[in-house]
Amino acid sequence: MDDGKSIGVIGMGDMGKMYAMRLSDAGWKVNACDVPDKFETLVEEFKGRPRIQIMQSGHLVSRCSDYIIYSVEAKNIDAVVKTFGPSTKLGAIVGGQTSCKAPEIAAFEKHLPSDVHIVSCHSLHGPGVDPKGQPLVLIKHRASDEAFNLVEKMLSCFGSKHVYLTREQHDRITADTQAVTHAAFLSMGAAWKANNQFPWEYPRYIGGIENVKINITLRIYSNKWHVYAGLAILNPDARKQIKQYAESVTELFKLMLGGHKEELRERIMSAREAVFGGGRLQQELLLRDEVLDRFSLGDIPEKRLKNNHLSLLAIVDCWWKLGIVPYDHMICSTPLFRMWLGITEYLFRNEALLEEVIDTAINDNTFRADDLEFTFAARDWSQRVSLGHFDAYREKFEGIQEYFEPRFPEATKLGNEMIKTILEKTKEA
Ligand SMILES: NC(=O)C1=CN([C@@H]2O[C@H](COP(=O)(O)OP(=O)(O)OC[C@H]3O[C@@H](n4cnc5c(N)ncnc54)[C@H](OP(=O)(O)O)[C@@H]3O)[C@@H](O)[C@H]2O)C=CC1
Ligand SMILES: O=C(O)C(=O)Cc1ccc(O)cc1
Repeated sequence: MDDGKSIGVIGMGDMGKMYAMRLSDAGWKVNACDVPDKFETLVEEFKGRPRIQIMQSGHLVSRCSDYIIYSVEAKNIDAVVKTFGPSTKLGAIVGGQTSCKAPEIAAFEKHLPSDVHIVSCHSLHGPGVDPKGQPLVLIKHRASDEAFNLVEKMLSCFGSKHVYLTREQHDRITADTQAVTHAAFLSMGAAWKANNQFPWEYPRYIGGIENVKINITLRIYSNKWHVYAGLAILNPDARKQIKQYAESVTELFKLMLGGHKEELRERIMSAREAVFGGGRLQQELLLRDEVLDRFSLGDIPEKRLKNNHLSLLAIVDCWWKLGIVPYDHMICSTPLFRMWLGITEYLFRNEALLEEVIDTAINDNTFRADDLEFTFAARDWSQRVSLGHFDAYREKFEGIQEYFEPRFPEATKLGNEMIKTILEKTKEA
């Protein structure tokens, strides 16, 4: 197709395989590789797909492909580009799929020959989500119009919404949308494990907003640790957001513990005005009860149990403190971010529910143990990210992953249905 142009994929993990399959289905010739150990298995796996040629190494992929996409762990990007970059075909185009662009583009600038064009991309969704209609960021960093147009043409088969950004804009926006969203759900999982709970076994965590919290938490923990570690640790903006989230959690929890109801209300209402004010309170809600209740891992209790939703109060507080208006980032949002914003908005735009939450926060101490662990967890994640320590991140992530593992198949199935349904509802947002 297209004058015999071909696409190279270095890193045939979840995203690399998804790209290779969709691009080859659209008629493109794909040259792909992973680490040498996986050569035989990949050859076997792709033997029914003549348009995908599995190669022994990134050198072979680089020397014969016209657009080469690095789809490897973000933390390895410099080393991998250093190894294969010099083998890039003369005048070819190179890009990457990593979730944080500053280190990726720095690696390209450092290790690629100067005749090579640089056009990077980032699909803002996981490998199991249909790319159609989802944002696809394109970064024309160092490229002729002709080179950029070829990349756009190649990637157009995803049917994604193209969003044109610089690397700086990309990293700033994804810190706001992804990193702090993940921090909240990672902390929920850590708190449930610390309290030795499987939340779907407790009526308090079933139905409505709780379903979304559980499904997304399990979805994140069923993915690979390096994806979340990379986008949090390598992005300096992300550290700042995650730190503010942990501070918001801590300060709100202290107000709850001290019984400072008026101060708590005032703070919540100021944050609400900053994030949801200015006409946004009149717009249609992203999510509704009937959608939220459909996706439960446990039996829905007859009467919904109260929760003070510390995790949700803290995200709005965090957005307010950082001057973030999440709606400004919808063009660049992931499915998880839209759901996170959906449940947050659901709470903050329902005054009766918000009053109930404030009342529960002050007067109902059955949540103290959960909230204490949640506060510890948010601070601990923030510290691990600030230290920039990949091993410390991995150790915590994988411990929690192991705890929830038995429920992943069911949660993934339900989570996929939930995402599909909720995305249909939030598509126009
Ligand atoms: N998963 C997601 O939801 C999304 C991920 N991304 C980003 O895409 C990138 C890939 O993620 P994902 O596919 O999920 O991760 P995977 O771990 O599934 O894939 C990465 C693959 O690259 C391989 N690899 C590492 N070094 C080399 C090398 N020198 N040569 C060839 N292959 C190599 C890895 O092998 P090994 O395991 O042996 O190291 C692994 O198979 C990451 O940067 C991630 O941040 C972007 C959007 C969504
Ligand atoms: O939607 C999310 O936030 C995910 O967890 C999936 C994901 C992970 C990494 C990315 O760079 C983009 C999407």
